[in-house]
Amino acid sequence: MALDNSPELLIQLVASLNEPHVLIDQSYVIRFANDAYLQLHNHSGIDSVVGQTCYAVSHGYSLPCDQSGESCPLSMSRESGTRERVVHIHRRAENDLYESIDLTPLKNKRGDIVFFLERLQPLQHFSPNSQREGLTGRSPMFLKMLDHLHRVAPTDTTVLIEGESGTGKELVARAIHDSSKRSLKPFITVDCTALPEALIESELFGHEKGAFTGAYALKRGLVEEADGGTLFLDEIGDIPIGLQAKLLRFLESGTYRRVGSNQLRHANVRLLSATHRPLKKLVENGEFRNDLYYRISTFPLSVPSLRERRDDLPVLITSLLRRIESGITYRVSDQALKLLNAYSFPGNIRELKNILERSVLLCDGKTIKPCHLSIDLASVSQNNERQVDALGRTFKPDEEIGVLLSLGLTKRQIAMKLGVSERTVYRILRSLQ
Ligand SMILES: Nc1ncnc2c1ncn2[C@@H]1O[C@H](COP(=O)(O)OP(=O)(O)OP(=O)(O)O)[C@@H](O)[C@H]1O
Repeated sequence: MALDNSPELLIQLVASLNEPHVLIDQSYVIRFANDAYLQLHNHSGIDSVVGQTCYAVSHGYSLPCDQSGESCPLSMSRESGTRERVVHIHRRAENDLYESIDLTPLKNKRGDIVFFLERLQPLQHFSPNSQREGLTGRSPMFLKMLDHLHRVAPTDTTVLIEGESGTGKELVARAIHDSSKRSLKPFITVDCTALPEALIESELFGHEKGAFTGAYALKRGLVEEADGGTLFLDEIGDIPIGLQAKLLRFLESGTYRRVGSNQLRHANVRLLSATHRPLKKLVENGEFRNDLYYRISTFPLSVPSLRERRDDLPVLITSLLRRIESGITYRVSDQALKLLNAYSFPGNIRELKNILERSVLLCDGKTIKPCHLSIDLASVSQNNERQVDALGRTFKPDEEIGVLLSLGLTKRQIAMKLGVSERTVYRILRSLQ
């Protein structure tokens, strides 16, 4: 039976699937949704969905996603003629949901696309709503990262998580483990920062009693503790070159020796590693082994800086404020949000968290205002490409004053913020006229 004339068989097939599926036509109109889909999205019945466009039902948009500032798997698939996958945030009555969309074009005998079959998979462990723990965000960069995370998590592939300090690399590693088939097994973190070679070796692989002075008892290594689960090497770029060969051998063969023992042992771990240093550069400088680099970076996952996901500031602020146990529900004033928006955040989300923690201590009411934010004004700019920390420049006081004035601060408040007298602020302003 030709697909274009009769989707009945197709509908029967979709109805029989256990996972949430919808059938969409060329004009974005939902032609069928199965029970799993209706249940997941709390739709009262099929009539509330069929005949409507996918972008209206999932997002409340009046135009397709790619005309509403998001990626649209349907137009991507129409263009490529193949299956497409993306992560979207879908609207639900009580709370929104991250969903991985897997869209397959269905073609007729002539090879023309007639329908699109969309499979939706809710991402467990994450929520786009401001929540008390875990990863959160709504920006396109963040959703792309989540899509990559979701693809690699169920496999045993080694992942190299790259990103500036404080971007959430450890949370990403944890999320990969939690979303993997090893989630019920241990997740062991090893912080490789500035530890001497002998110490990391005995931490990783353990030691026998008497192996070295001070080794009073046998010690099991972290690879042994991670057996069956995930080993996360944080700041892998700091692993001393001498130990890199042993690590590589372990990754290739799954075998290792405790310090002071000849016995070959075996551990089955999935390796995740993170770095804020450019590992490729370290390889070029001879500080990191080339072969180890390729072994650990099968799947590089880049975590965006806060500057690259400024749209996420509101949801991150609400989320981080909820994590501060104060018993008070704080809000951030529009002016304070503007100031935060103009800041470069060299320390990323960790710095945002610290700023908010301090602001809560300084704030006597429930509204966080610019005067409660202790941030480095030299790094504040409305033009994000001109940040001190990224480019090593400092801003002139007149530029800073301009920014602060536009944020609604009085001249007195500006003087206090900049640590200059009010007269100086007036003098600079006069010189600008
Ligand atoms: N997407 C996010 N949503 C909410 N909180 C986040 C997010 N990303 C990071 N955080 C918070 O920011 C802080 C820093 O995160 P984390 O330690 O994972 O960063 P990191 O990149 O591993 O830092 P470093 O490179 O210094 O080790 C943590 O308190 C974490 O809870």
